[in-house]
Amino acid sequence: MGSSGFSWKLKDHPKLPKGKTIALIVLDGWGEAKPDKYNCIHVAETPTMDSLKNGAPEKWRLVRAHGKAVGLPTEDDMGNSEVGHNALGAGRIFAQGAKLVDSALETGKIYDGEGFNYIKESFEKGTLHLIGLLSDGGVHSRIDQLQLLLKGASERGAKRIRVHVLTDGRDVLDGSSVGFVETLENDLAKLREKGIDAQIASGGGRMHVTMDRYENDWEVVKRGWDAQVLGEAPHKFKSALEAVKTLRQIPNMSDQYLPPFVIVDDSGKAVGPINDGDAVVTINFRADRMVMLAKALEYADFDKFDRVRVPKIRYAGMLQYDGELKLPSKYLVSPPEIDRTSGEYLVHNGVRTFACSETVKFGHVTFFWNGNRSGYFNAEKEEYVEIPSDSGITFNVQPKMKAVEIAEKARDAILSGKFDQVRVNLPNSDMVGHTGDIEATVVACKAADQAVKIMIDAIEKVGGIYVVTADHGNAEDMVKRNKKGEPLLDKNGQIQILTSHTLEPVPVAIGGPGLTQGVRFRKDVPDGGLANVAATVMNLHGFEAPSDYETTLIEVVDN
Ligand SMILES: O=C(O)[C@@H](CO)OP(=O)(O)O
Ligand SMILES: [Mn+2]
Ligand SMILES: [Mn+2]
Repeated sequence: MGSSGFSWKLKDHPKLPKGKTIALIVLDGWGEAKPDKYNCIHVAETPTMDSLKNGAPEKWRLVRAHGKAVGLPTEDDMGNSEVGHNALGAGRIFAQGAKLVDSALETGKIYDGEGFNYIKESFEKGTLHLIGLLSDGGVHSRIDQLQLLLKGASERGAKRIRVHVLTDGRDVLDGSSVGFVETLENDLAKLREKGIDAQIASGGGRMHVTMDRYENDWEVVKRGWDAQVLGEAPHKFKSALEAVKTLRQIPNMSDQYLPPFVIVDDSGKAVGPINDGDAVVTINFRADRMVMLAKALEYADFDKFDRVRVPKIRYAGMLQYDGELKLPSKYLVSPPEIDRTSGEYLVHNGVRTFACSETVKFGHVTFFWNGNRSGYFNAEKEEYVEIPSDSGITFNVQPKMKAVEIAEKARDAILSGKFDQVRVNLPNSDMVGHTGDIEATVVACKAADQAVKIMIDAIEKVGGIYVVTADHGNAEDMVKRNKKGEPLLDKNGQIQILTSHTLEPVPVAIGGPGLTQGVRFRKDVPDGGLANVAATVMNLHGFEAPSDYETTLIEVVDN
């Protein structure tokens, strides 16, 4: 115990033993919704997950995974991987990036901070570049925050502003990019009336340009770099609205995958490459899909692609994206201080952990789980394994993804006896759900279910315990609905495919031969959310959770 009285030591649980191997399985984007043909989890053959549900209410229940339960501003905010895994890992609810940026903008504090004052130095002679996701999805960014920042920066001396937009269609309906670009164009036109030289300078779809994650495909970031920094792209347009409308007509094209474009002036010259002396802000608050660009913008030593020209800029993130790497070093809003995560506690209490997913979700069960912190707490007690994801494809063409490979790695870790906690993320229902391809999403859900079975079978063999849950909804609802819950039709009478996450709750199931007799879900935590899972898991490892953690979901009754 240090002089502050703080200790990592967890109290022993009065009734639950230590030393049971626990498989902690997170199905990404697997919510619970009413069964109909747009519920891919219902349509898919999922015998394993169905059998867990039969354990309700003692061994299966639902928990909240959206809105305030995961630290988002409102109950209309769908859940997402960052906030979901943060809550699962940290056991407490932290005000998340979306909310922190809202309040920094509302109080004006964002303009008093070190980050803003740093970039402001460039306003007199340089250009302010804002790069980020353009939608109201609220998962990575929000357009209203961009609008406020544009206003605030221009009122504080920014004279020349260039916006580099990434179109969405993943957290919002496909096709909505046109409206968001229109909104932004109107705002920029108003700034121009006030004498500010403000324009959109470049763009591209988020999945094809800039917003890769966990280093799955640096080409994605390079495409963005070429357009944003060098002012080079295969497509050149006079306006962003024209760009988006035209590029959307490419067969099978969608907002998420628009090719990179730059806006050029009458002489064909790009209107907004990033130059020496400029300021750059990446406006996304969420970390995973901005870290790679942050590295390219900030690191002197960088070998992931040829940057060709590395402008001397003043760069700030909307938030700091990686607390361990201190990346970026300057930021407008301080990130949530997610400390004392369950992973860190457990490592201090001798729990040996194995974590695994494929690249596209690898950081979810490591980086997000550990409170947006990269690396191990203790390399002797932890092993993190990343299975390379396919790159350059949309996952509806490979809906099984690496589910079996992940499950087999986890199975081997369980059977090895070397680990107390084996934690995985199965990406299928989420990554394929985001493509909007209903048939492929059904295949994805089945594949995830089969992977769960592989791990549960291993747990049976070693006398362990399983905890199966999810981070938010996605595949259980693939259609936009009206308030009554009926599919909403567009003007042509077509249903509108929902590529985004949902507001639905997610399951938590416990079981396995190692589960002590009498363990069951309590009835007095009806509003339980993802943050309650950490204390539950600590209990199953034989420990009491720290007193400020959200309460456990389980009780042990004598029978
Ligand atoms: O793909 C992503 O970045 C988000 C959706 O924007 O999904 P998830 O939160 O499940 O990672
Ligand atoms: Mn997710
Ligand atoms: Mn997702």
